[in-house]
Amino acid sequence: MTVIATQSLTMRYPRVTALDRLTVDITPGVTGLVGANGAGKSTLIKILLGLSPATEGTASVLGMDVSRDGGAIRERVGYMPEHDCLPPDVSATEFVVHMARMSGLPPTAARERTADTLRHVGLYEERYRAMGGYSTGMKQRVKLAQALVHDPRLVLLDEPTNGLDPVGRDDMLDLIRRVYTDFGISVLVTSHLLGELERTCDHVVVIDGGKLLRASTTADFTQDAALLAVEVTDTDTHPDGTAALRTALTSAGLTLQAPTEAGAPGSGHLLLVDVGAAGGADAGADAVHDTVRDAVADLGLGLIRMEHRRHHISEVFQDDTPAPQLELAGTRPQEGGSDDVA
Ligand SMILES: Nc1ncnc2c1ncn2[C@@H]1O[C@H](COP(=O)(O)OP(=O)(O)OP(=O)(O)O)[C@@H](O)[C@H]1O
Repeated sequence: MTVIATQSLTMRYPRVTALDRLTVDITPGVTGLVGANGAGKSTLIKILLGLSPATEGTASVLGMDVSRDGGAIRERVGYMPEHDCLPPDVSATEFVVHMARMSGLPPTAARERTADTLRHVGLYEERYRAMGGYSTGMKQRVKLAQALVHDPRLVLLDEPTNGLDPVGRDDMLDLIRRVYTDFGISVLVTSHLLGELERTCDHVVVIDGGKLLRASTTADFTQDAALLAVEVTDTDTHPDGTAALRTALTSAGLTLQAPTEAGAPGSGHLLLVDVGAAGGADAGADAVHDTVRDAVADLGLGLIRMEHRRHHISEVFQDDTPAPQLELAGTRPQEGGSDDVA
């Protein structure tokens, strides 16, 4: 089952091809649409909403053809635009009720749904204040609320974390995840930050210059290459314990990767052992653990940690695409460690 399907979708403006024969199927769940600024994300959203006709190709949303059924699509799909579009003198309640009425809800239902939705996005206390005085995070929440108020089956969120600080971004990403887990509403969320959707999305679609670079489940992105992060102490016999262990593990036939967080505190002491190269299966991983444990014991080093790491999306992507135009900022720098502890 697909919620969005495009076939050779192309959008040409006089000077630029914003979408270039894009063929992609998006299934229910939370899908991240990632691409640098100008990659074609907003253009795709406008076509999917039936607001802008494609030059070539076809697209369907919830089984409806975007070139014919724009009105019906917009009844069932919520849209959170990228830019600030909120009237400053109006309260969140007034605005979201208005948007609910525009979507066809009767007055009482519009008021009830507005209260529920604003509570859901965490804006209940401030709902009667004029939005001109809201913080960026609050404005983003109102934009999300108006996309959800008519109980759509799918929401298209254009850069919902724009302008938010790291905490606000995390809160917004949690909220987006819950749109699907709590309400079963599928989400297509765009970002120019490759790393930030990793935790939130079931699937990731990466586009660059309007072309599809890769579409797969987030797990496929991140689990392709399992790594074991190992950190050991130095001893009198081995003043550089890390170097001694590196030599021992290489001689034992294991593959080591350069620490990706080079420059981060402590990164020089971190060995990343490729578990995938040992077969990837549990048996292979167990053999790698045993080899590392034995090598550490033989050298008489202290084992500070041995833990599983998965690649972050951005790292996988750098491997696949040597010269991407993607902005990789926003991938959380690792402080000499991992976020996936075995
Ligand atoms: N109405 C338009 N007329 C001409 N060119 C356009 C128009 N809309 C978008 N473009 C161009 O199409 C390309 C894709 O733009 P689009 O807004 O879809 O990218 P994006 O991935 O959403 O980036 P951003 O996050 O910066 O909006 C860009 O080169 C942009 O300049």
